[in-house]
Parts: sequence; structure tokens; C-alpha cells
Amino acid sequence: MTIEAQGLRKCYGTTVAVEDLTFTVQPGKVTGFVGPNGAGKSTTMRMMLALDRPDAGVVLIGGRPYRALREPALTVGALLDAEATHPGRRAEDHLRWMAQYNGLSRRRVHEVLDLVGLRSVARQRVGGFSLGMRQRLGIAGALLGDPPVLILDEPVNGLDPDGIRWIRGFLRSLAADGRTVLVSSHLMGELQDTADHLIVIGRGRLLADTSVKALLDETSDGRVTVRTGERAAAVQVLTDAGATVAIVDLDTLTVDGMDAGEVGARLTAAGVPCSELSRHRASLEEVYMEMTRTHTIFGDGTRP
Ligand SMILES: Nc1ncnc2c1ncn2[C@@H]1O[C@H](COP(=O)(O)OP(=O)(O)OP(=O)(O)O)[C@@H](O)[C@H]1O
Repeated sequence: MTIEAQGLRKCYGTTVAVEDLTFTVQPGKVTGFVGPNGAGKSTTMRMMLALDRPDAGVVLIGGRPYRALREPALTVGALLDAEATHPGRRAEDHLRWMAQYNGLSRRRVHEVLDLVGLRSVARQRVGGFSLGMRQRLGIAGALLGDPPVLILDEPVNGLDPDGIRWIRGFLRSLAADGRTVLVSSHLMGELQDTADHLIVIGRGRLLADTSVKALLDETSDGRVTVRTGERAAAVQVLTDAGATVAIVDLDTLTVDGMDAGEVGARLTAAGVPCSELSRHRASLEEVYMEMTRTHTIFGDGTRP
């Protein structure tokens, strides 16, 4: 079952949150939905779930708008805000209430508690849960209807390394079952080992809709990594020869516009030693920084 966004536009007053957004999310894959804070990810997800009405365009889930789905709770599971659960409620009661509200079997509550590893704390109040436990509870809620489509807004946000490892494996297993898994994040690196496909947005507009592999290959293409104890001299020699040089850290540079052979020859001729000269392998974080540099709303990517 696919999710298709077609020509979506949404404004809040004079703020354009989403503009001309068209993409398709495929089943059997984890699709990362990434962009800086304020890029429009949550707004788009809310429109997918008919919690917000687009000013233009439509979102279709399995070919129908959300409101026209015959059994929405059995079709789409969503985690939008893990903090939204009432703190005085016990985890199990929260899920029972959700199941009842959506006309789902109460038996499924214990299954989803097992699936997310919360069975032993099922009778505890949510107010005492860590953020990681609340995220797991939110995912349990999304899975109640055993839906083929999952829409998860920042499920990795604030998790510790164990929680991140767990959620990565879990998302991959959901996709391996053939489900359509859309996961948002404002940190692309967070999804490097999780997503198969990425939809990148900035200022509400589509920047990329591509496989992770293609994106990494494209950004790595022709770029050379140089490690040298004489960084300033190396930058001088290579820029004088017409290359574009970026400083990565104290002793590392990346070079565009010149192949590795010529970089080595130029540095040797100038007497600049280098301890490493290799074909660059870009990280998703790096790709994302380049792609969204001109699209970040709040300068350094943080909220004001
Ligand atoms: N209910 C609202 N009223 C007014 N403006 C809103 C509302 N919801 C979102 N916006 C604005 O729309 C833009 C997109 O916000 P949105 O929350 O969709 O971005 P996001 O990519 O999910 O960001 P984040 O990573 O911070 O969650 C922002 O400029 C935001 O301030």
C-alpha cells in the first residue's frame, strides 16, 4: 500500500509550511522523511492523517484519501507526539482505551506490549516513563491495528543508543514484513543505517526523493579525501590549481574538481606531505548539510 502526496500546499497565515510537495512512499521499505526543524514534516504527516486540511493537493493512502478509508485504524498506524499520553494513565490502560476507541480487539494490547518490549511495565503509569519508553508506547499504539502503513514522526528523537539500536532493528523488521514505513527526522545521519529511501524537504519543498545509496554515491562522486599535517599549505596548493577544497577537521580536507592522481601529484610537487589520499565516502549527515544549507529556517537548524 503506497502513500502518495500530490501537489500538497499548506499555509498558516503568511507562513508557507508546505509548497508543491509531490512524492510516493513505497511498501517494503523504510522511507526517511527528513528536513531541518520547521521544514514541514509534521504538517505533511498531519495532512496524510487528515488532521490538517491541505490548501491544495491530496494525499492518498492505498489510492484513497484517509477520510475515505474503510478501516483507517486497520490501515494506518501513526505516532505523532509521544508526549501526548496522559501521565496518570497506566500503559496497558492507555492502549486498551485506544483499542476500544478504534474498535480493535483488546487481545492485541498484550501482543503490541510484547512487540515493543513494555510487557513488564504495562501496569506502570506513563508519567514515570522515560522518553524512550514513551516512544515505545507510542509505537505500540501505532501497531494496535496491525496496519500495513506506519507514519512515525521523529520516533528516534531523544533516545539513548540502546533505544536507537532497538528502533532501527524494529523499523527494518516492519518493512521486511512488507509494510510501508515513513519515518521523519531532522537528523539525516540518524537514518543512515535504517532508511532505504529518503524524501528530503526544506522550507516545505521537495529537495530529493532518492535511494540512500544513490544519494551517497552522487555526493561521493569525484570527491577526494586528503589527510595532511600541513593543512593550510595543502589548501593553498590545491585551490591555486583550481580545485574546490573543504576543511573537515584539523588534518583532513575534501577536494572537488580534481582527481586523486592530480591531487597527489600537486601536493608532492609542492613538498606538502599527506598521510592519506582516498576516494571520499560521503556520510548522509554531510549530504544533508550541503542540501539544506540554503534551506534552514533558523540559521543553525535549532528552534528559536
Ligand atoms: N499550527 C500551526 N500554526 C502556525 N504555524 C504552524 C503550525 N504548524 C506548523 N507551523 C509552521 O509551519 C512550518 C512547518 O512546521 P512543521 O512543524 O511542519 O515542521 P517540521 O519539519 O515538522 O519541524 P520539526 O523538525 O521542528 O518538527 C513552520 O514554520 C511552523 O512554524
